[in-house]
Amino acid sequence: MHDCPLVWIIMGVAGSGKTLVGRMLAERLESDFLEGDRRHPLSNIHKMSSQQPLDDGDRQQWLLEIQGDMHRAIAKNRETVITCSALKVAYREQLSALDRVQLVWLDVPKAELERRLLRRSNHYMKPEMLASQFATLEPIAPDETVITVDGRLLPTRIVDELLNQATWLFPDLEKPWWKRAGGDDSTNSDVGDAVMYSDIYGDDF
Ligand SMILES: Nc1ncnc2c1ncn2[C@@H]1O[C@H](COP(=O)(O)OP(=O)(O)OP(=O)(O)O)[C@@H](O)[C@H]1O
Ligand SMILES: O=C(O)[C@H](O)[C@@H](O)[C@H](O)[C@H](O)CO
Repeated sequence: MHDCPLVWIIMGVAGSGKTLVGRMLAERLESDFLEGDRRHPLSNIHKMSSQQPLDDGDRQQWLLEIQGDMHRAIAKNRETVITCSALKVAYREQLSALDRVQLVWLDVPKAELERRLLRRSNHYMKPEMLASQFATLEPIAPDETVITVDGRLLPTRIVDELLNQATWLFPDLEKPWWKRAGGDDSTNSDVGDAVMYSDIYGDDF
């Protein structure tokens, strides 16, 4: 049995609910949340806004940035939920190279994604990009250690379902992350990095 996950990667094509579900999961776990799309270089955002799909090269720097976030979360021993489309097997392998990472796939059919993206008006990722997202997508293979959830459910049900599957795999998840094995202050390097009041104001403050 592996250790409990410390980093959760919420994956899926555009509109599958990564941001909504990721935020809700982080609230439920009382963990940190990171929107992976914030790590795209501006050139990628420009490309997607002008309805050109990203290629492997475009995604590489972005994946490295996300890997950096994952390394920091694990080094600081802080549970963190991160969103990332991770459409290809090679990207998922890259993201799951570290221990204590659990990938979660939000499975949503194309017709439902089209409905969602048509309703979403204030986003650079337009419904016309869905065809290229599906052209890039390599479906989850049976040998990938990914938790798959039906992303058509109500968002709260998706989080319930995800946590049910995960708790079956990792019973320690019943406890909050800071009470799980490895979550005590003695292993928390964050403590060593912390700026103390005395560093700023002196010992007499
Ligand atoms: N389970 C759900 N049921 C119904 N609507 C949903 C569900 N999950 C997300 N939505 C809606 O679908 C839209 C897309 O959701 P969200 O932005 O979370 O997806 P995303 O995967 O992060 O998209 P992107 O990758 O394009 O940023 C939003 O309007 C959101 O409110
Ligand atoms: O891999 C990709 O093609 C991209 O990551 C997209 O999935 C976007 O980041 C996201 O969907 C923004 O809406």
